[in-house]
Amino acid sequence: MSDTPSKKRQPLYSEADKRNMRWFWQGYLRKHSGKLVLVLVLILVQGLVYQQFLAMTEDGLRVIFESGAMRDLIEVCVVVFLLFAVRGVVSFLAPMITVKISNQAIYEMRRDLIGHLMSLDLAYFERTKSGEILQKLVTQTQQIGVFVGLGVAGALRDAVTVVVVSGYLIWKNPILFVSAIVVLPFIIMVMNFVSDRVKQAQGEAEEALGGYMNGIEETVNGMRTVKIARQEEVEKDRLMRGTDAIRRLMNRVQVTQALILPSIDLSSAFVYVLVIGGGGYMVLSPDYDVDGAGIITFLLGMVMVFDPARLLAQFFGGLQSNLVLLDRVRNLYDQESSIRDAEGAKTAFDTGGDIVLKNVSFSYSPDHPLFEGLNMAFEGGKVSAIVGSTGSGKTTILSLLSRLYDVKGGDITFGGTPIRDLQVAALRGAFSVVAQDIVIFNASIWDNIRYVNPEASDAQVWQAAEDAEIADLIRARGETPVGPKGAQLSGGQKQRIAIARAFLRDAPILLLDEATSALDQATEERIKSALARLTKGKTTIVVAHRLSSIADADRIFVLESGQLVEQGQHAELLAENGLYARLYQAQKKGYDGR
Ligand SMILES: Nc1ncnc2c1ncn2[C@@H]1O[C@H](COP(=O)(O)OP(=O)(O)OP(=O)(O)O)[C@@H](O)[C@H]1O
Repeated sequence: MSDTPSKKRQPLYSEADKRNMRWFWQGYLRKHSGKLVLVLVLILVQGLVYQQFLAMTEDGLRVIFESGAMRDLIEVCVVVFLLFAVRGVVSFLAPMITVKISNQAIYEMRRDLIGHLMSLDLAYFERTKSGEILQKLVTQTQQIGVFVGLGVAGALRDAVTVVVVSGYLIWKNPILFVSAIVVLPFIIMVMNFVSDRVKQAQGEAEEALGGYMNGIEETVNGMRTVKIARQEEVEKDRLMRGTDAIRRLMNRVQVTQALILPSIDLSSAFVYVLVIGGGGYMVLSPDYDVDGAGIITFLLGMVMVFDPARLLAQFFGGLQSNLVLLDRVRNLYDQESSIRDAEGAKTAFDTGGDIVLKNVSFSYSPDHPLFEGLNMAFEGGKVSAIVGSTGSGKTTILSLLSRLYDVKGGDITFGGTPIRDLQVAALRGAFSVVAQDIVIFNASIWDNIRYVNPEASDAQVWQAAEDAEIADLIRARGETPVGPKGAQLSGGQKQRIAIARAFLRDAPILLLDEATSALDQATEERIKSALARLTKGKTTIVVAHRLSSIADADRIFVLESGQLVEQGQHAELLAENGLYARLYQAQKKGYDGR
C-alpha cells in the first residue's frame, strides 16, 4: 500500500499489513507482554463467567421444570449475580490496562515519528503537504491508539466469549452446533467484500482529509491575501469541496462497515430457527437424550455467541480501516534522509578557513539544472557578497553551504575539508543565518531571540537585542506573544529579531540573505555599524539586492542564471563596466530619481 490509493483489489491481510502489524507489535506492544498476559487472563475469566452462567441457568431451569427446592433456585440466583459482579470488575480492569498500554504506545510512536521527521531533508518538507504530516502525527496515530486500547481489548473479550461458549455448546450438543455453523462461509464472504471496499475507501478518505487540512492551513496562513483579493467565497468553496469529498468517502467506509451487522443478524436468525426447529425435534424424538432445559440453554448460548460475534465483526470492519491508517503512519519511515553524517565524520574543522565551491553542479529537479561547474571561493574572515538578478541562485548557494541540500556534482570545502566529511550538526553549528524567510514563533520577542541559544544569559540576550535595535520593542511588549508566525509584527521588526538571533549566536560563519532589506534607511544605518562589529574576523557571506549595502565587501560575486559572470571589488567591477556596473547604475538612477 502507498499514500496513493490504488484501484486494485485489496487483500484481506497484505504483506504490508503483516509487516506493519509486526512493526507495531515489536516496537510498541511486546514490551508490555506481562501486562497483556494479565489482560488475557482477565478476559478468560470473563469468558468463563458466561460458560458458568449457562451451566447455572440450565441447573436453574431444571429446578423450575422439575419443581425442585426453592433453596436450590436461590443458590443459582446468588451465584449468577456473583458471576456477573466478577465480570463487571474484570470489564473495568481489562480496558484500564489496555488503554494505558495503547496510550503509552501512541506516545512512543509519536516520539519516534517526530524524531524521524526531524531527521528528514528539507526537500521532503518541500514536496509533502503539511496536512499529510499533521494527519500522521495527530489523527491517524490517535485513531490507532483508541482502536488498540479499546477495540482490541473488546475484541479479545468477544473472541474468548465466542470460543468458550461455543466450546461449551459443542460439548453439550455437537450435532446442533455443527449444523448451526453452516452460515460461516456466508459471513466470511461478506467480510471479504467489506475488507476490500473499506480499505479502498479509507485510503481515499485519508487522502482527501490530508488535502482538506492542507487547504485550511493555506487559507488561514494566506488570509491577508485572501481578504485583499476578496477570495473568501472561492476559498470557502474550495474547503467545502474538500469536506464534501470526505463526507462521501466516509459514508462509503461506514455504510460498507454497516453491512456487517445485518449479515450477522441474518445468519443468526437462520441459526435460531435451526436451533428451535432442530432442537425441538431432538426433544420430541425418543432417539436423542435432550430435554427442554438443554435446548433453551443452547439457544441462550447461541444468543451469547452471536452477540460478541456481531461486535467481533464490527471490530473486523474497524481493523481494515486501522490497517490503512497504520500503513500511512508507518510509511513515514520509507522516507530516508540523504543528508547524513558519513562514517568517521569530523566534529571540528577550520571554521575560519576559506570556503570553496569546486565545479559544483546542482538542480532542484533533474530537468532544470541550476548550477553546472560553478567555482567560487569565499575568503576566510572576510566579507563576500553575492549579487545578481532574482532567481539566479544566490539563496541556493547559502543552502548548499549549510548542507540543506547536497551538491549533485563537484565539492564544497571548508578550510580544505570536504563538506561531506563534516558532521552535519558541527557544520550547521558554525553558522549564524539571517534568512529571507524568517521563522518567528508565537512567543515573546525575548523567547524568539533566545531560541537560537537557549544557554545564553539574560545580559547576552539584552545585548543582542540592543545591537539589533529591538530592545525598545521588547520593553514595550513584555511577555506578549507575537502571534502565529509573528503576525503581530512588521516585516522590519521580524528582520530585527533575526538579526538579534545572529548576534546572540555569534557563530564563526555568518550568512546574511537580504538581512536588512525590510529596514528603513535610518535603522539600517544604525544596525550596519553593529553588524560591522559582528562580522569582524568572521567569514561573512551577504546576499543583497541593494548594491549600495555591499559596496564595501571584500569580494563581490555576480551571478546570472546560475553562472558566475563577474567577481571582484566594487571599484573593479564598476571599472569592468559589465553586469554589476549596469545593475549599480540602474539602482543609482532609481534612487536618485533620474
Ligand atoms: N525549494 C526549491 N525547489 C525547487 N526549485 C527551487 C527551490 N528554491 C528555489 N528554486 C528555484 O531555483 C532557482 C534559484 O532560486 P534562488 O532562491 O537560489 O534564487 P535567488 O537568486 O536567491 O533569488 P531571489 O533574489 O529572488 O531571492 C529559482 O529558479 C527558483 O525557482
